[in-house]
Amino acid sequence: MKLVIENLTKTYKNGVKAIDNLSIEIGTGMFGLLGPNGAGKSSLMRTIATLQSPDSGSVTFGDINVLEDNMSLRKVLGYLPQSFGVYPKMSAEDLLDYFATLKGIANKSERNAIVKEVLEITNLYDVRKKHVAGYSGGMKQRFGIAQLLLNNPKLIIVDEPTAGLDPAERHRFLNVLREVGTNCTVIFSTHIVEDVKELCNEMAILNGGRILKHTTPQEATNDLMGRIWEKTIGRDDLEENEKLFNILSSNYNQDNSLNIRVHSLEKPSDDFASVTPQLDDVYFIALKQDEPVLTS
Ligand SMILES: Nc1ncnc2c1ncn2[C@@H]1O[C@H](COP(=O)(O)OP(=O)(O)OP(=O)(O)O)[C@@H](O)[C@H]1O
Repeated sequence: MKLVIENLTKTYKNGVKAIDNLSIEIGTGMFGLLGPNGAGKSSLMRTIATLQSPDSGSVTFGDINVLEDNMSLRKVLGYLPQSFGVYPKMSAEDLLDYFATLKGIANKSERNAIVKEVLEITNLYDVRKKHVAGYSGGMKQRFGIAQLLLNNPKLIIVDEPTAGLDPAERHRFLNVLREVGTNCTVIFSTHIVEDVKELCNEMAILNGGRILKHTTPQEATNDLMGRIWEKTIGRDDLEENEKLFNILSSNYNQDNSLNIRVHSLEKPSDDFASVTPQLDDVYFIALKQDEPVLTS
């Protein structure tokens, strides 16, 4: 089912316009919403999840008018907020059984079956008897996915789920999400470019409440072929190079020299070498082009 957002705007009481006349269509599969802190990712997700109302605009999911019919959307929605709050001292199994009851699954054997299924999908079956309060960060996030799967959602929204996870836990989490996302619409927000690269078939870069780019990771990097250049400079030469070239990123080498990556249609100077574009380059270019142009 397709999620269609048209001319959505949200201004908070303090005057911050967190979503600015945003329009986008999102189809089935894993959709990555990439943007820096404060870009408006959570605001957009909370609005789609019917937890807050926008000033104007429309949101539809299939034939559901999301803003006018919150309840119909909630029946097919699985939402994992940025922080899930405090967990009681209950085992994962008991807590999921409780959530399943709240979600209206009255029949005990039906509940047992779905609880077992979501524990298996999220690789928590072996630790189902342990208290969720004692779970590691990654296990808690996977538990968050388990709870949202209880009502077999068609639209899944997860808000920065990998923030703070160690690399092994992050991989485990992404694998679970990949499996879950095969036959529904998953919107996944992150400020980690690598998450999107590993997981998503489609993506958007968000900043200032606006979509800067809507693309696929493959297409975005292909478009930059022959336009990303690298050279090594001394660490004291960065400022001078910044004046000459459109530097996207710089990384220290072990000998304290710097590799700079530059975006240019042509070879910037003889000492640059052409390199394979990465998704980071796409992200930095989009954000750079969004910077206000200073005139003096
Ligand atoms: N409840 C609120 N009241 C007032 N301003 C808010 C509120 N929530 C968010 N904002 C502001 O709206 C803008 C967008 O915030 P939002 O949390 O949606 O961004 P984000 O991309 O999710 O960022 P982060 O990665 O930091 O969570 C920011 O300037 C933020 O300070």
